[in-house]
Amino acid sequence: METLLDNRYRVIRTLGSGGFGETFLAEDSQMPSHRRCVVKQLRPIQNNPQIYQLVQERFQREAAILEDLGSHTDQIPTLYAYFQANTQFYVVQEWVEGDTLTAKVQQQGVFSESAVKEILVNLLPVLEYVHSKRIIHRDIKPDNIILRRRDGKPVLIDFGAVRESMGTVVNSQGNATSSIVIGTPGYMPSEQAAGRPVYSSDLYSLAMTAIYLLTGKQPQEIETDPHTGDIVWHRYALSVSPTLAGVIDRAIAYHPRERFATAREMLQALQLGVVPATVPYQQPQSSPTVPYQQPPVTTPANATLPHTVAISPGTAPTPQPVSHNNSNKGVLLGSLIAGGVIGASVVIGFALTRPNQQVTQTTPSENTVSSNTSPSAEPSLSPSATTTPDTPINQDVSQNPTRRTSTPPISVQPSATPVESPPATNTEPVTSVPQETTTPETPTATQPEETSQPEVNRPSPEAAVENYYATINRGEYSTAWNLLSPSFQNNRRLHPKGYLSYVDWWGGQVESVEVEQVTTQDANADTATVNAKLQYLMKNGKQAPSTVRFSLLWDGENNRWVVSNAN
Ligand SMILES: Nc1ncnc2c1ncn2[C@@H]1O[C@H](COP(=O)(O)OP(=O)(O)OP(=O)(O)O)[C@@H](O)[C@H]1O
Repeated sequence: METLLDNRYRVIRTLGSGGFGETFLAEDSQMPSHRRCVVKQLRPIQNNPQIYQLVQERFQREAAILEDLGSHTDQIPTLYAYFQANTQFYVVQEWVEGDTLTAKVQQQGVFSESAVKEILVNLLPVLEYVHSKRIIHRDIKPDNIILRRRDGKPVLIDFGAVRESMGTVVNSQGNATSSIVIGTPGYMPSEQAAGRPVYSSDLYSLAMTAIYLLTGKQPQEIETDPHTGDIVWHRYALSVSPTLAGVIDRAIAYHPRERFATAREMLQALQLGVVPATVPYQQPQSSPTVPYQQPPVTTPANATLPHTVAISPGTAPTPQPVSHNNSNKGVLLGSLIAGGVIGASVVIGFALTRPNQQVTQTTPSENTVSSNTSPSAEPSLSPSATTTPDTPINQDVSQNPTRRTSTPPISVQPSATPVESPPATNTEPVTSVPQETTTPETPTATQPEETSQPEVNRPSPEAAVENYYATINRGEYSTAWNLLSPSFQNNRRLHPKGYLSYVDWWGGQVESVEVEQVTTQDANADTATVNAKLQYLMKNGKQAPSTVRFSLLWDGENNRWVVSNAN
């Protein structure tokens, strides 16, 4: 049966579907040419009349931004229209005929260095323009870049902001805010997962995309160095020049301050062939890496592709002085998961509130239960140590390194939260426009990580591990998760479903963990190895002893240790 949307757009076929709705290829019956277009349907995560108006306003604002962007460069689809129908929202966009980068790799294998360079050189000016409008794309990945058939130019689709507007809720101060953050695990850097994307988050994602093009490997398939946390990708692209490798390495640096500050800087480095100084190019080889058991992939199947997730704005480096209630995340999550798995596409949603409720601060303990299946992670393999980035580890835990017992659990319910990042400490929306001020191109103003903190009261590695378990025992899974290094989070052997696996394990299976002994095996300014003797009390009443060796990395920005590996 023919579907006519808005009495105008005749659906030809469904292009994709996810947690927020479906995307259709359609033709515009009211244009003489019946031109083709893409109609993207978006459903608010809460279908509640009280917030409908807010969602609507935000949607309109974001649509206006899309209109502006699309009208200034032909490498972003033109926005033709937007409309609402039956409490759902739609954007109508130019249909970009071509293949996504993912499809290209699947069809043709990996790209040559010159082809990758050309894509970067063509996209970076687009990003420069987007950033000059104070917008962060937030979901750059091979799936969201289409190589246009007519001229081979890369076109950037799927800006996160409109989808994010669907997560609008009301915070404790009565302000509209978004309860979700958009991004794709593996392609998004840690600050974005924590709800604080900065302009260079897009550069990180673009560089991860370049790695995929060069290696054919998704981020989850690439090992990380357990000492440094570096993504060890060079070995899969041995012929790549030091210049391109250096540019990519700089763009994927863990801290935004170590990356290129702007797209222009990255472009210039590429064009001038100058290997950036701050992140030296490392010859491919041989340092021990986090083992990752995954079949070698040359052309990954669709089912293995990382998907966009909607996550809660995470615990951000700077705390927001807002207190919140909790909510029915799990219910929403469950429904989103149930509704989100369609074909190869999984969109995981995470909402923080009911409309009248306030956004949660950091306690996911009231989450309703998610699905069940314990992750493949063993107790000893799912650890991570830490606190929120803004909470020095030694605030909660004494520095006394050994023989400490973690705080007993606080009626933790397993949560269904899908997310990489924690239920918001911060209720600031991560809108497409990082700031309301008018000064363009002030990335530092929006980059919380740029402000370094003095290393006062540097926590010990032991305290970090203890505090990690104390955090878990308090049910603050998202906080604990957020203290794993991104590469560890992305270790699909341990966390096949990302944060969801993590929470399934800790919230669903484990009652509490007693830390019997913690010993630092070796430590320097940047890394530490800590052995922890643990006693697990499982929800089924069983007890299980375990010994875990942690690899920690010092995160000077946030005065904390992060866990880069555990086994
Ligand atoms: N403007 C466009 N022109 C051509 N194809 C598009 C356009 N926008 C989206 N598509 C394609 O439509 C399909 C579905 O897009 P959609 O944005 O719903 O992404 P998805 O992959 O289903 O979900 P997500 O990116 O949220 O995980 C994708 O293959 C995408 O490449």
